[in-house]
Amino acid sequence: MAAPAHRPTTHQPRRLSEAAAFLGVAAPAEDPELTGIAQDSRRAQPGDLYVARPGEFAHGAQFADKARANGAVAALTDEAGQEDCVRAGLPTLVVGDPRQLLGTISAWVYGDPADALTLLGITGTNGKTTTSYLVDAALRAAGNGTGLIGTIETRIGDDVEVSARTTPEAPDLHALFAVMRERGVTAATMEVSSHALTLGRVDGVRFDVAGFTNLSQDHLEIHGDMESYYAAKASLFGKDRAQLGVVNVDDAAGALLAAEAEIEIVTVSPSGDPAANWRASDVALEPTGVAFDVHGPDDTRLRVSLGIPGEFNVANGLVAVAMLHAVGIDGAAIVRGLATATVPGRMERIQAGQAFTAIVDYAHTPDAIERVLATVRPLTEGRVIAVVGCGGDRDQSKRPLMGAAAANGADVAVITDDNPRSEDPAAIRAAAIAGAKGRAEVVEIGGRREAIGWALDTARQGDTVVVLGKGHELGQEIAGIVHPFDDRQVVLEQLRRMEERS
Ligand SMILES: CC(=O)N[C@H]1[C@@H](OP(=O)(O)OP(=O)(O)OC[C@H]2O[C@@H](n3ccc(=O)[nH]c3=O)[C@H](O)[C@@H]2O)O[C@H](CO)[C@@H](O)[C@@H]1O[C@H](C)C(=O)N[C@@H](C)C(=O)N[C@H](CCC(=O)O)C(=O)O
Ligand SMILES: Nc1ncnc2c1ncn2[C@@H]1O[C@H](COP(=O)(O)OP(=O)(O)OP(=O)(O)O)[C@@H](O)[C@H]1O
Ligand SMILES: N[C@H](CCC[C@H](N)C(=O)O)C(=O)O
Ligand SMILES: [Mg+2]
Repeated sequence: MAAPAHRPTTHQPRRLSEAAAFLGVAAPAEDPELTGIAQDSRRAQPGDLYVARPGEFAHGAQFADKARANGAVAALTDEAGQEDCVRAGLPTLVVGDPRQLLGTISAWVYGDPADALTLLGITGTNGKTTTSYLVDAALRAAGNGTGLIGTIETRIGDDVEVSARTTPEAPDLHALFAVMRERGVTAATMEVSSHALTLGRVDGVRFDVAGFTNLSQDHLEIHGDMESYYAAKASLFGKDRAQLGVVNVDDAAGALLAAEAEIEIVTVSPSGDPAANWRASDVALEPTGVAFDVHGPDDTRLRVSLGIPGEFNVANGLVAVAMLHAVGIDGAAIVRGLATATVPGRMERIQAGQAFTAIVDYAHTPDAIERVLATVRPLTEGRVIAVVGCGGDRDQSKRPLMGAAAANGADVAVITDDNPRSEDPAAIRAAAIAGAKGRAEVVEIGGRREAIGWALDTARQGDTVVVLGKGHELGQEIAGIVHPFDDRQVVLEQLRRMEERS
């Protein structure tokens, strides 16, 4: 269950009549004071304006009575929702498309709190969470009170809670900014998912700097094709969305974006393309991390060390460095911050005295699986054993590609379940196995615990077991129920059992 919605306490409340004037619509006779805003009845709080909008499954107006019971004092809806909101006893404003106004009105209710923060946003298929942790660590090293919003957790200064989404809906987002503002946060870093860009979750936000890591196949269930997926990501680099962009031009979509974006773009090249503004060189890949030289504008030269292995993390690190430089963080703080950053469930080694390496990672796209396996291969004397599953109710066309990436990169590919959600797990596995043609022996084991157990039992001295796809996740969603499940814990327990047996 998501944590209760944040609400600032020191902002100037608004009146419903002011909201009507702001939106240019008729004001009802009743004119309550508005202290907050919600688009989900379950998260509504006393004094809220409830925005009742149509969605994929329902119209929010169906829940207007629940929003009122939770304390909402007024509604903003469309014509279709008007009757239900009025019947629920809420003075109601009617607009053409409430979803489209959600960001603007949320920012307005809290007095544009994002304006008080230095805001850094990161998009891309893979690497958003990792890059955001690197950026946040360096902002803190430079003495900032920071906020962090993303897949794993939401942080306001030292307060941390588990996130429900990568990018929250606009009312929650602006409330978070407002709480950050009143708690003295000066810089906030956030992941901007393609869902968020498509669904207007960051409307009303203008980033000081936006970063782009890469684009590869994912989420075609919402975007339809790669062109639309690219367009969603690229929209973060529009004039009203960001002041400056930092783009990885080693990535083909990044190169396109750098060429066509309407805002100023700073380019980064992890492979060291001399034409890029920021370049990496002298990369040292270690089992526990990666180090590289950074060459930037004005003869900037830094030696950066990350405690997260993987050549792909050079790209994340370089994007982070250029974003930090863009908001005025000095090189020493950048180096200090990046050296201390850790990201839960990303290339995380699990150790219980075993004679082989065990790693939990969040790779859940074909590209990420390929890169992670390419990272562990040269660090492994023996076999690479990969445990992989594909999520249900998500892009179906990535499943055979994930199977192929596992079969090409590993010696043994154990195809298992990863959040089947509403789908038949066996059918999902079959789709992955259909593509799993390559060097690896392919083994199908449905239950994830059994699959992990088998992989660890099979491993011998010098092998590496990589358990992919869930990283930091704490549950396995099967048929609408989230069962507690933590890959890191499951691996550790199994390793300890093996230790006891030996
Ligand atoms: C595409 C999407 O994000 N859909 C989310 C959305 O659905 P929806 O807008 O169509 O809403 P709906 O369920 O039809 O309901 C309509 C309206 O009624 C409201 N409502 C609904 C039920 C209720 O009891 N009370 C209530 O007020 C809803 O808040 C909404 O305003 O609102 C639903 C409930 O409010 C969410 O469960 C649902 O999340 C989906 C399932 C989800 O999980 N989205 C994921 C994929 C997502 O957003 N992921 C991205 C990217 C991840 C990545 O980085 O790869 C993310 O940013 O996290
Ligand atoms: N720059 C990168 N290029 C390719 N793969 C990467 C990169 N960075 C990380 N990965 C892989 O992708 C996985 C997810 O990384 P991370 O959580 O940082 O990405 P994300 O974009 O936040 O993902 P999500 O959209 O699911 O939140 C990592 O565990 C790793 O396997
Ligand atoms: N943000 C991604 C995470 C996927 C993680 C994987 N465990 C899965 O369930 O597919 C999504 O919601 O599609
Ligand atoms: Mg993420």
